[in-house]
Amino acid sequence: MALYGPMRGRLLHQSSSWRRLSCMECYLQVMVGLIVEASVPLLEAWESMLDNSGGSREIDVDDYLRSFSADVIARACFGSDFATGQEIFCKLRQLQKAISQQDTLVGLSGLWKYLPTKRNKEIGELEREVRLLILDIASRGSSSSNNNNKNGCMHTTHDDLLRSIVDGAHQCPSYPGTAEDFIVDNCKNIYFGGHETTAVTATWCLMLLATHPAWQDRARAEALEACRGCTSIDFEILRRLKTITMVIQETIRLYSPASLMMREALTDVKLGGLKVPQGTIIQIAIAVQHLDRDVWGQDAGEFRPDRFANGAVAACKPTHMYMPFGHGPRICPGQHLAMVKLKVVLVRLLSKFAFSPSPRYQHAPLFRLTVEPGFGMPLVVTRLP
Ligand code: HEM
Repeated sequence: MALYGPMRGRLLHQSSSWRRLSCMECYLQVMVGLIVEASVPLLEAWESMLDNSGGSREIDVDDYLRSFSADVIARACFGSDFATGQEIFCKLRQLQKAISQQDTLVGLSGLWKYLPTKRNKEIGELEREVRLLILDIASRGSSSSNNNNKNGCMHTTHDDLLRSIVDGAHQCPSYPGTAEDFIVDNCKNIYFGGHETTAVTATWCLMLLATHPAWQDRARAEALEACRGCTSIDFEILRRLKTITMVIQETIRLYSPASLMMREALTDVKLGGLKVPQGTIIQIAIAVQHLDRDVWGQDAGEFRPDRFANGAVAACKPTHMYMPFGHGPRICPGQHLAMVKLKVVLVRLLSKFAFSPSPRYQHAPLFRLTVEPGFGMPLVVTRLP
């Protein structure tokens, strides 16, 4: 399965369709509208639940944030609404769970995954179903709407990534698989890269704000101030959100959704004093770097967003030890979209609701390809006056 592997995901850097979106600001501006739109069902669902419970109740926020995140990615990348993409997301989620429960020997021996164990059969079946669904959407997905904006920059609202993938499948001769493999692998990468990562980050953000009320108040004050007098959220408003940006940066330091980064040694190399033979897969433990006291200080394990007051570069030494989005030429191509998505959802939620911890919450971060709360994230949500 493709997931941030050394050979995968080149598409977003290479394809001409992605370059067409290189007017990043225009693209993100379009995305802001789309994300705001996708947040409406989330807000309406919580408002109606609170209406029926006197304005305050416990909500499993992680489930709702996952749906919201899937909706954004489905709209942005697959040109369909969540209902159409729902089946793919649901099966990919099952696949993610099945893979994370796989025997650890799978990681040690390439052959283990071919044994006909119950788990391997389940994974094989899910892989097949997901493949058929993705190829079906890909064969239908050409209904994008193109607009020329006031800067003369063409951006598209739907299907861009899907069309990039389909175009890229025929322009990537070095890919070690068929054109269909290329499409399926890259769609999976987008799903895990674009959906789970931001959903768990938003979830951890709310948990940290619920347990640090002073930061919640500061973040809310900023959200309300930034949006005062505005009828809608735009990219310029998001750019000004300093406190909320620091909260997100600190959250992805403490709970890095992508906790491992992988590289393959293409030739024999020396890393420091260590000889690394060609073909070795190197795993870089981002989550461990992010909690290293030698890098961050004795309070490395604490939630202290103001360590990012002067930006991510000044927050630690050596500076490259902060790498939530990876590093180098394969750095996450969705990082700006992720930040926009997180800022929009935090502004929307903090402007309407207050969050406090639930007695039902059990703190158990669990590595399931991303780092997610092992027993969900119940929070007490209260409607603001
Ligand atoms: C908080 C949110 C996110 C985090 C923490 C995150 C983190 C990462 C990391 C660590 C990598 C590996 C980079 C490397 O190897 O140097 C990566 C790759 C990738 N991400 Fe993200 N990501 C996020 C959101 C997104 C979004 C929203 C998308 C797209 C919609 C996305 C798409 C991808 C893709 C396609 C790759 C593979 C790039 C390649 O191999 O060339 N990610 N991400």
